[in-house]
Amino acid sequence: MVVASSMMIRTKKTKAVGIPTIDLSMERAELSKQVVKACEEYGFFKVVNHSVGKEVISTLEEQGAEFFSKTAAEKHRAGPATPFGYGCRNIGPNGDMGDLEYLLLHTNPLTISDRSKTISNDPIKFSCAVNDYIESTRELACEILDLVGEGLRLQDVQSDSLLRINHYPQMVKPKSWDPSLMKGNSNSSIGFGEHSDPQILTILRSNNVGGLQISTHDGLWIPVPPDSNEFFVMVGDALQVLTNGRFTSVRHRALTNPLKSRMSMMYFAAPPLNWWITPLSKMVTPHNPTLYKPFTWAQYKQAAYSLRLGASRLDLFKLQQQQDSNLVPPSP
Ligand SMILES: C=C1C[C@]23C[C@@]1(O)CC[C@H]2[C@@]12CC[C@H](O)[C@@](C)(C(=O)O1)[C@H]2[C@@H]3C(=O)O
Ligand SMILES: O=C(O)CCC(=O)C(=O)O
Ligand SMILES: [Fe+2]
Repeated sequence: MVVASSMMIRTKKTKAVGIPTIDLSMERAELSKQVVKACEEYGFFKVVNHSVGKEVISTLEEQGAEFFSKTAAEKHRAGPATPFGYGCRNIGPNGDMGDLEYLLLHTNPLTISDRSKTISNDPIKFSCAVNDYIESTRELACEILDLVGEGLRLQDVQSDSLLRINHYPQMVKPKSWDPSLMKGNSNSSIGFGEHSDPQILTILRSNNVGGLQISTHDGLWIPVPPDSNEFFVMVGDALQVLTNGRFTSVRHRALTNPLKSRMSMMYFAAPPLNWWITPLSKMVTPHNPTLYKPFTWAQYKQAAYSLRLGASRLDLFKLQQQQDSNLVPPSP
């Protein structure tokens, strides 16, 4: 623990660890085993040999860069992000701040075409770039969910999936001081503070500038080496519940880079609002009783938006753990 001003700040150290990398072209049974293992051990992995086209990626990257290069007044026409649109430094409605700007979009094509009018001088080009990227990353998310278990396939139209494009301008001097940044990253500031994503899965890609870090179960930060050609997959809170805690959502954060600006794109795969989020029946046994109260995705979102970014919001939905194994009901 380090004392800064009058505030106690808990620090986590950084650790260099190999990120699990999964080759999607391998034989299916082995592939499925490796995906489940990575979800269990880290809640995070990189995929290579995916089927997302290079042009789909580069077109959205160009559209993003074009938008972020506009003047502040032009960009603010697409805001404020309450919750969708352009946001600058503020993250969510509860006072969280970071050294970044972003576009947060619902993936419904109608809302995208509407939003694009305030984002781009060529709204059709922008919405096509966004829709193509969403379609490809949704397919990738579905492929991964098929590998971890049946019954998780996301529906197209009613889903509450989101797309976010974050831009972290290069930051020479730290604006927010955090002792855990001092080691090896003394010039970085917090772009996006520590949190887990509430959704089922996140499919993340960035340009070749580092900054993303994931937290291990023993509380160390692992810097993720950037790879603009590949995607990173993160387990979200909803998948933690669906697997009855077998997978744990990964806590992560993004630091700014003192020399280069970073752009990242996240597809957050979420179910429709009225879906019940409850452990899949095959994840619940007399010895592994259900850990969570049932809730709908809408209820979970409402809870998430009422809390700060770094909150452990799943705690609100945890059932009291049964301490005594005699309390486990006999199998039918
Ligand atoms: C502070 C907040 C921002 C957030 C909504 C929240 O109240 C808590 C969850 C945050 C998060 C993290 C992952 C995604 O970036 C995001 C879009 C989401 O679904 O949950 C953000 C929310 C946001 O920025 O609006
Ligand atoms: O920009 C990044 O690399 C991570 C951002 C993030 O975690 C988020 O938007 O939820
Ligand atoms: Fe995140």
